[in-house]
Amino acid sequence: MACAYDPRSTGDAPSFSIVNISSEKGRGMVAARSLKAEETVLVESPLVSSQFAWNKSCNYPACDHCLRSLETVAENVARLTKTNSHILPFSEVQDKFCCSKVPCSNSCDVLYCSDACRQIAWNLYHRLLCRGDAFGDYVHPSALLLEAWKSMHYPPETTTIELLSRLVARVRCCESLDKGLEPFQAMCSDIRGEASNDLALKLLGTEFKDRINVLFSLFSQAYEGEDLKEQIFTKEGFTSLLALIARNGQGIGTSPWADYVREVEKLKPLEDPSSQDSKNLDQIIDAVYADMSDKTGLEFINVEGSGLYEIHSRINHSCEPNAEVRFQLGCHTLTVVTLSDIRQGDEICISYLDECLLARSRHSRQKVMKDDYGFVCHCSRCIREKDDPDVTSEDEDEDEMDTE
Ligand SMILES: C[S@@+](CC[C@H](N)C(=O)[O-])C[C@H]1O[C@@H](n2cnc3c(N)ncnc32)[C@H](O)[C@@H]1O
Repeated sequence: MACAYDPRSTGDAPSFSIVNISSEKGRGMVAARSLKAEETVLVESPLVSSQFAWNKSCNYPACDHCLRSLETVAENVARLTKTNSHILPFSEVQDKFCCSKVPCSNSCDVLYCSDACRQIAWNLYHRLLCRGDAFGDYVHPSALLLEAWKSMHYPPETTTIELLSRLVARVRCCESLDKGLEPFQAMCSDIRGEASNDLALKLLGTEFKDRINVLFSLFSQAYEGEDLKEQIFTKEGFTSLLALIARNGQGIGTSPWADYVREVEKLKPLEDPSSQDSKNLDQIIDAVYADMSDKTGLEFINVEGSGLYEIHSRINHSCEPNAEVRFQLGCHTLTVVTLSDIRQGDEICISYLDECLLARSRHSRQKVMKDDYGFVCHCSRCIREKDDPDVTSEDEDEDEMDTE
């Protein structure tokens, strides 16, 4: 149930369409009308999403469906700074980020942030995955699969086998298997045969060469059935899905603390930003971040997971992106927001690379795209810079060291 942003409901003209861009890039997203900077182009819920396994077992409490944090802002700050000493102002802003803890009605151990999430999860996949009050049974094949996955994939986590468990359950819960399989097959139509094995190893690491067999065996024991024997429960079918979650899985991060900071920062200009209250607020925020950095590490402050998004998976990469993905609703709902004005008919691109890599030379960026993403980048910037001298990343590293 991908809920694409439907501009008809707001009265706006559609903001994008998916069209063939070029033989090198395949399909992509183009602006269906002129767009202003900071415009929301797409709001989409994932086909499947899941919290990362270690993130969950390290007690980052989250809604089992939408990954909204189940902590209050104060609880979140206390856990990550390991102290109750930070007194946060604006309690009314903190209250905005409080949510319920709704248990699964079949008595398993999962919690949701609302009755709506409980019901959606139940109808879409959880009714086939729920183990009821046998959740503590660690010899259950699905529990063995998850433990095996955790022993192979330590933090920083990039994907989770749970996405595949939910994918299979979601397909089976659909009115017909063909309809259920359709979006996933469309997403991995280009990852078949040897290519799927190569891609999975490239993305997950060559150490997964033997591990894929172990995971396939445990996955089959947990979920195999005659119905999906050919499409999913063959080594090739399983490997292409593994490559799919590694390649197309979009990272998701939620944090009541970050949401609170964003909201209180917006209040500042209403008051005088140079006032003592505003300065105090900055000091409180800085002190909390410093403490989180010391006690937990800033890279581990979020509830983290990943999801597969149908429309978002059609957006191509550019080394000069004109849009970006944001999780600004505190849950797994993704938004794509423009970074600059975009003319009607222009391609809307996001960056698959982080800021640091984007700052590198064409040669280095092309190498990362080829090695880590498996394609040659044909974005406007790479085309413009095609005559630039080749500078390897080692040269760039040396340059950086020379200037230190
Ligand atoms: C997430 S998909 C994007 C949608 C895809 N173009 C399609 O037709 O479905 C990523 C794939 O698109 C292609 N792609 C994305 N950005 C590209 C770029 N800048 N240059 C060349 N190919 C690109 C690559 O084949 C890549 O593996």
